[in-house]
Amino acid sequence: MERPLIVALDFESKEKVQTFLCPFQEPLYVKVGMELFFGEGPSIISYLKEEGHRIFLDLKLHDIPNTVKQAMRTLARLEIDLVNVHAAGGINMMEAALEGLDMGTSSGRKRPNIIAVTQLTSTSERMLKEEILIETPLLKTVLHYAKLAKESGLDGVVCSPNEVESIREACGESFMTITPGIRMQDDPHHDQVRVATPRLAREKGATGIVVGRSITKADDPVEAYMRVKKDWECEINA
Ligand SMILES: O=c1ccn([C@@H]2O[C@H](COP(=O)(O)O)[C@@H](O)[C@H]2O)c(=O)[nH]1
Repeated sequence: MERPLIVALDFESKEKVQTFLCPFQEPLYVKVGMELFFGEGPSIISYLKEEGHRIFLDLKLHDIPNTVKQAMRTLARLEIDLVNVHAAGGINMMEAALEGLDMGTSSGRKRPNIIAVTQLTSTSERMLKEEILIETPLLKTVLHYAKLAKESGLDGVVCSPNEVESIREACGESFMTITPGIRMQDDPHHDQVRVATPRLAREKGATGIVVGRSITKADDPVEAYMRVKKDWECEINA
């Protein structure tokens, strides 16, 4: 199975993306989130594809089923590799998302993988209980959402590395676990709560990692990327 290191292009403009990507010698697997997509629109996807990059479009759709279905039908035309929704939208919404993607994927073209966000990696046990008023332990909610995503026919989930082992046990090894909240040992955590190193994510069996600021805000982004990559590929290198 492919185990991508996905770089979160959390920039406000195409110009800043170009400045960041320029020193890299090869195409990357990149993540386009709300900041960049809302700032630049769909043309940023065409640009990144022309440059040879693979794309995770991280818009985390969460709305009534019909709205999500029609939005996915439109997004499918962008020929991205990976897209997502919030599992909290429920089974009907996730099934509708999948249906929309199938509708929008014209014949002969592979539909993008679709995964569901379980609990954001910035969410803590305390937040869940005191702010969102969910009494169920966080891990239990993550596992429940992962099972709903699987039941809905989705390809996997977004979760923290700490939850990967339980999800693999419950949903099988081919069910994708894409993990943000990745930090090298001494990196600041910023707003992330459920964090782990690339190495730990690999040891837990994560399918892929998403890394933003540890690379994009580094003095030398290429060097930071290579350090993360080496740590992530630790088992391969051992
Ligand atoms: O639960 C989630 C879901 C998505 N993200 C996204 O991943 C990156 C992480 O960026 P860092 O700078 O490495 O913290 C960011 O684009 C988030 O929107 C997440 O962090 N957690």
